Formats: sequence, structure tokens, C-alpha cells
Amino acid sequence: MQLTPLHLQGGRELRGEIAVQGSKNAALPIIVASLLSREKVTLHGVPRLSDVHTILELLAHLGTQHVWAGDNTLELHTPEILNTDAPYALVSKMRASFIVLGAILARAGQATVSMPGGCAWGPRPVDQHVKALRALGAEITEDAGNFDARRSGSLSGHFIFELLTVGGTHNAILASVLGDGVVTLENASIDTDVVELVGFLNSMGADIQGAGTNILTIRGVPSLRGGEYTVIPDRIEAGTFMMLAAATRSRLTVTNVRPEHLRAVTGKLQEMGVEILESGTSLVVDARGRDLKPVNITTQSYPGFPTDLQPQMSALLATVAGTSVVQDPVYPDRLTHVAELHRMGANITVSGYTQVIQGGPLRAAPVKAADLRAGAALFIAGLTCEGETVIDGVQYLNRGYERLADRLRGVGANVAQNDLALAMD
Ligand SMILES: CC(=O)N[C@H]1[C@@H](OP(=O)(O)OP(=O)(O)OC[C@H]2O[C@@H](n3ccc(=O)[nH]c3=O)[C@H](O)[C@@H]2O)O[C@H](CO)[C@@H](O)[C@@H]1O
Ligand SMILES: C=C(OP(=O)(O)O)C(=O)O
Repeated sequence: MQLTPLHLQGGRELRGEIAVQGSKNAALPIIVASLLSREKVTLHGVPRLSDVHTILELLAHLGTQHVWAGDNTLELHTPEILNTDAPYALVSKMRASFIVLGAILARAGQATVSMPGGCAWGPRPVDQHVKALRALGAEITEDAGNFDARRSGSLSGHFIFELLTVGGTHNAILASVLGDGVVTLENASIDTDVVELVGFLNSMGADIQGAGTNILTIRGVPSLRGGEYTVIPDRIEAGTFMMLAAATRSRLTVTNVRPEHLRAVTGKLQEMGVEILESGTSLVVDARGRDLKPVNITTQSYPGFPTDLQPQMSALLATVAGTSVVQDPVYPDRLTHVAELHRMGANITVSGYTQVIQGGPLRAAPVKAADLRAGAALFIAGLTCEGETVIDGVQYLNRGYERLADRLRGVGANVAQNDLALAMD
């Protein structure tokens, strides 16, 4: 959906409290996992985002009925699987939807899912998803842009991931939960979003041991019951708001956070000279009047510095005098923010996955987001400069930030955008 651009008048101090939404990347796999039960599932803390809308469209095609029982409470019910295919038109909208492969295969014994393709910043392969399912006994063929997966009995056996993959771990877990096999996954992701998927599945009667470690053991169970679950706060959104506070040299209280999920981010901001006070589920981030120092960061899988905060951190560092070096080996081409920050006067030199940033004041300009976190980098940058920044490509922000314009206005930002609040069913 094409939305009107976001108009920002920056250069003013922000203040007050901003509450973090439920985690997009935890909610999406949990919504997919609801396919594994015939019974009703109620989820709290589900962010109202276009990505959630997209996954619900796909689930509706598969046979899921859903109803919003409150602003962020979602009821899902899949009494029967009506279709076992996930067509390109739906999968291509959102790469994360590829994990329906494991869920449909588990519930229906057969699944046809379109290859997800690349994204704005380059290729994002799914070879590990496919290798894992094959190693566990699924038969998978590729034809005309689709993966066709079948199993004759329960999945069982052992797989060692060749690299840490959040989505690959999700897919293998989803495929293995039902039945009577025993599956061991080694070098599995320890990301919070894997821990949450396991927490949700176990709350419905699954038997998965080892979440938060690199070895997962999944013992198949005959069926899953329904249930209720609350999605964790979004650590990427929390980190975005922390960087916004630092970049605008403001003091913001970021509420509804799990501080333990943000240690790598908090540590880097403190190294820069930002004061961060932890108070239960809030973080008070204070950069008022501070002469921030440049830092170097390298992205890693959790608990390292997240790639999903690299563009926002680059925007922040572009405002900090001195030389910072930012490296993103997790997604080496995740650089669509750079040319747009150049338009705002940023001095960033790119070599491979390395950005060398010479920080200084930015200036307002018309810019365009080409993906979600690049859009976040641009609103952070825009709110640091006097004058009007106009951000196009706002539909990407709707993928990951709920009612963004309203919430930024709530902390004193001068932001004009009328349709950044999606009316979703
Ligand atoms: C919806 C969702 O939760 N998305 C997140 C998830 O994406 P996603 O689950 O797609 O990311 P992965 O953890 O799988 O990717 C990590 C790395 O492994 C590579 N890889 C992955 C799978 C595979 O089969 N082969 C392969 O080579 C990727 O190219 C990347 O370099 O984790 C990423 C890394 O934290 C985040 O940036 C995304 O926001
Ligand atoms: C990259 C992201 O999401 P996805 O993996 O769905 O593209 C993200 O949330 O920053």
C-alpha cells in the first residue's frame, strides 16, 4: 500500500515516555505456530502492523479464522487446514512467511510454498531451512519457483545448522513438534524469538527442551491444545527509540521493555556517553547536553548487536563528531539507508559491509525509505535537523512500527502523517 510521505520538523528536544509494542518478529512465528492446533489460540500484545496483516491473509488462505478481540489481542482458530499451498502473491509480500512450510507440513503432511526471493538489500537464502527438513526425513522438491514438501511419517533425526539462522530454526521446530519422532537441532539460534516460539509451543503441550541454548531436542506429541500467550516487547523497536533519544540529544523513558534483551545496545550507547537508567521494565535514556563519542560496532546474531538496529545506529553515529566504523556481516548489503543519509549531508564511506562514518550535523532533505529499518534510520536522522525532512516509502515503516506518527508526537516530535495508523480488520 502506497502511503503519503512522513513530514518531520526536527531539531527540537524530545521528552516524555514512549511505550514499546509487542515484538513483530516474536509475534509472526507464534501466529504461524497457531496452525499446529485445532483449538482456539488467544494472543496478547500483538502489534497492529502490515506484516501481521500479511501473515493473517496467508493464514486465512490456509484455513485460519481470526478476530481482533481488543487493540492488540488476536484470536486464531484453525479447525481444519483448507489449503496446503502458500502462493507467491502472499509469500513474496513478506519473507518471514516462509516458515509456514514447516507448520503446514507438520499439520497436513504435505506443503507447497513459494520460494521467498530476495529483499531490498539483497539475497536472503533459505538453504538451511530446506537442508534441515530434508535431514529430518521430509522429501522436498523444487519446481517452478515452489518448494514441495512431503513426509511419510513423523520427522525425526539430527541436524547441525551450518550457520545461525532464526527463521531456519523456527521452520525446523514447527515441522517437528507433532508426531512421535525425536529431533535434535544443533547450532540452533538462541535468539529471543526462538525462545518465545518454544515458550508458546510448550504452553500448548509441545515437548521442546533446550531453548536459549544451541541444542534443541523436540519430542513429537500427538496434538497441541489451544491456549493464551503474551508476546514479549519488541527489542528492535525499543532500540530504535533509544537511538532516537541519543540522536536528538534528548531524555526519553522507553517503557514496556525487557532490559536483558537489549544489553548489547545499552552497552554501546553507554560507551558513547549516553546515560541509561534501568527501572524495572523501563529504560530512561538521557543524552541531553552531552558530547557523544564515536564507537565501532559489528552486528552478530543474538545476543550480539542486532543487524535490525544497524541502519538506526548508523544514523545516530552520523550525528556524532569523530570517526565510527559500523560493520554488518549478518546482512552485508543492508545499506539502503546510506545514499539517503548522504542526501542529508552524512559523511559515510562504504567498503564491502563496512561503513566508515565521519559524524557531524545533518540537514533536512527529501528522502526515501527502501526497507523498514532504513526508514527508521531516516526518521531518526530527520528528527535531528532543523527544517523539513520528507520521508517517502512510509509503507515500510508500517511493517514494523505501530501508529508511529502518533507515538512520536506523544514525545514532542513535530510529525505530520495522517495514514500511518492502519485500519486493519
Ligand atoms: C521476521 C524475522 O524474524 N526476521 C528477522 C530474522 O530474519 P531471518 O530469520 O530471515 O534471518 P536468519 O537468522 O535466517 O539469517 C541470518 C543469516 O543467515 C543467512 N542464512 C539464513 C538462512 C539460510 O537458510 N541460509 C542463510 O545463509 C542469512 O542470509 C543471514 O546472513 O533474523 C534476522 C537476523 O537477526 C533479522 O534481520 C530479521 O529481522
Ligand atoms: C528485516 C526485518 O524483517 P524481515 O526479516 O521480515 O524482512 C526486520 O524486522 O528488520
